[in-house]
Order: sequence, then structure tokens, then C-alpha cells
Amino acid sequence: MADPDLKKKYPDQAGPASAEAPAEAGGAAAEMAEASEDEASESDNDDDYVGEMDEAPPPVVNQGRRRVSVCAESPSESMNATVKVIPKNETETERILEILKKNVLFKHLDPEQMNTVKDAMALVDFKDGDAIIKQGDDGDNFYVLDEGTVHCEVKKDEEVVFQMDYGVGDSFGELAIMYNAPRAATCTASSSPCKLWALDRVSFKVILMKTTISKRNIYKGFLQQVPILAQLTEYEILTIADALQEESFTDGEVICKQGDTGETFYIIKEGTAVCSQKNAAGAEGEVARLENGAYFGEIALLTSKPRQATVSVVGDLRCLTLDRKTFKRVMGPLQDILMRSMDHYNKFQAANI
Ligand SMILES: Nc1ncnc2c1ncn2[C@@H]1O[C@@H]2COP(=O)(O)O[C@H]2[C@H]1O
Ligand SMILES: Nc1ncnc2c1ncn2[C@@H]1O[C@@H]2COP(=O)(O)O[C@H]2[C@H]1O
Repeated sequence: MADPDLKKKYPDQAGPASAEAPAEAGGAAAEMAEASEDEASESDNDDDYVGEMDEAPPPVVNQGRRRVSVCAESPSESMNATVKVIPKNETETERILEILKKNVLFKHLDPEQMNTVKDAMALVDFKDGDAIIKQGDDGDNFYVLDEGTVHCEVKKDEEVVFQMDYGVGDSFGELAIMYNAPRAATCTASSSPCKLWALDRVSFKVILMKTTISKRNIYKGFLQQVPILAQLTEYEILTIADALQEESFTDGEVICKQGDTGETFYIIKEGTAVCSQKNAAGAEGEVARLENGAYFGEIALLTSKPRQATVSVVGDLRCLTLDRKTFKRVMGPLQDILMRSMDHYNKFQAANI
């Protein structure tokens, strides 16, 4: 729980981040302080946690002690602020809405919120090599990529410790705004043209910050315990948290059926799932029993094969799910491990009949 005295000094978050927090390769986001994470991850839904949003863990940055941004607003100032309205023509409106509907941070907004974001966004144009964000700067805008590509790099002691590329529909620049911290990475246009929709910090805070921070805090602790995700950086874990959906199933329910096409990847949050397979002779038998932290549904998403097993529920089951497109994007770094693990699945053999 946050120290109230520290909250007075740092009104927008729980307290100053510890400069001594361990740094992992993977960037400044990987250095986030752990404060309030456990209680947050125990919360079951966003609403439970929204009241504690301003106690979210702030990041520690590479350049030294975290500082409050010169243009920081308190949460109450942000909530009272008026969101910008930048006029747009029909083509621009259609284009923004199309992109927002596919972006994990925006796609769950209701139509009114979606329109508010659309109104507040401004089109910015860059050329190959232009700096969009510089590590260490204050955060002004959050960006969604409309056309082209962007390269992102985190440096520590002059060395690149993390890099990735963004494509159309991806977004970046949320960390400095959410935590009033310096920019954690440098983002550079890597194509000409490179067109982005920029959402200013106040609009981002008013519309998106609460839900984004609470979702990240709810799922981060759990995801860090999931064995298959162990080697991801903290920032990669957070981007998975952004994209997750939660689904509940009841005893006996069939989640996916052998032979069907599959569009969803599942991580078990709580409960038990049983995988069974039919052999060539049509006999069916159990091949795996999966518990908390286990995953299933990856084969149909990684290969062009249909579901290789039927997965059904024993008791009540809660799963965290990713759709095909998001799975490919956020689980990309784990593709090789997932593929190799597929080779070790048991087969329901003819001898079992
Ligand atoms: N490993 C990473 N660590 C920190 N930021 C990252 C990382 N990878 C991508 N980013 C993005 O790069 C952005 C740089 O500006 P922000 O710190 O505001 O928000 C950051 C994230 O959106
Ligand atoms: N022995 C097994 N053979 C195939 N799939 C299995 C097995 N055990 C568990 N599974 C999971 O069951 C899932 C069914 O859907 P997929 O084929 O997409 O991915 C499969 C695996 O994640």
C-alpha cells in the first residue's frame, strides 16, 4: 500500500520509484517497482481495482531517479480536463475508427468513447529516420501507427538492451504518460511515409489511463508466474496483459473440438481442463489434464492444422484468451518454444482401444 506522505510529494502515483530496483535486459519498463502489484493481481475485475489506480507502480528509468514530468497533471485535473476536438473529414474519421477498433487498448471502448478519442487525435507525418520519441524526454503524446513502420530501441549505458518494430495499427508512448516518467525508449520512423495518429497526454489520461493501468496490474502478477511466459521481458508481459480477454466456462463444457478450426489461444487462470483425442479408429481418450498457468489452443494458431484435441472443462474454469492476430503479435518471441513443445505432446494410440 502506498505511503500517504509519499503520495503528497508525488501526487500522480504511489511514491517515488526506487532507483535501486533491479534492472533486467528488456528496457526501462522491465524496471518497474513492484509496489501494490500483489493486491492488484488478486483483484478479479477492472472495477475492483479502479479506485486504486493512482497507486499503480511507477517505472524507474535508466537515466537516474525518476522525476515528475514538467507537464504532469494530477488525476483529478486530468479527469476535469476537456478533451480536444480536432476537425476531421469523412475519410480520416473512417480510417481512425477502423484502426482503433483493431487496437487492443481501444477496441473495448464504447462508441461514444471511441468518438471522443477519434476527435482528439491529430495526424502527424514523419520521414524515415525521424525521431518520434526520444528516450529520457517528457511524454507529450501517445501514438497509433496509421501507415509505415517505426523502430523502437531501449538503451542502457549507451548499449541497446531491447528493440522491436511496430506496424500499422500498433501503438506506443503510453508509459511516460501513465507514470509521469521520462520516455523509456526511443521510437524512430523507419519508413517514408510514416503516418501516426497522436493522442495528447491529457486526452489519453482522461479516456484510457484508468483501464489500461488497472488491467496491467490485475494480470501482470499472474502472467509472470505462467511458465511459458517466464522469459519475456516485463514490457512484453504488459502488452499481453493489454490484449487479454477473460472467459469463464462451466463443468462439462467443450471449449474446442478436435477437427474444428481454431481462432483462440487460452491460458488457464483457475480450474482444470481435460484434453482428449480420437485415434484413427475413432476411439477417444484423455491425453492431458491442464491446471492453472497451463496453456492450450496454440497448434491451430501456429500451424494451418485444425484443433488437434478436444478440450473440455472439469468443474469451473476461468481462462485468459488471445485472438489469432494478437497471439501472433504478442507471443511472437515465444513462437520457437511453442513449436518445439508441440512435438512432445502425447498421442492417443491405437493400442489404447
Ligand atoms: N522494452 C520496452 N521498454 C519500455 N518501453 C517500450 C519497450 N518496448 C516498447 N516500448 C514503447 O516505447 C515507448 C517510449 O515512450 P514511453 O516510455 O512513453 O512508452 C514506451 C512504450 O510504449
Ligand atoms: N496430446 C495432445 N495433442 C494435441 N494437442 C494437445 C495435446 N495435449 C494438449 N493439447 C492441446 O489441445 C489443444 C487443442 O487445440 P489446438 O490443436 O489448437 O492446440 C492443442 C493443444 O494446445
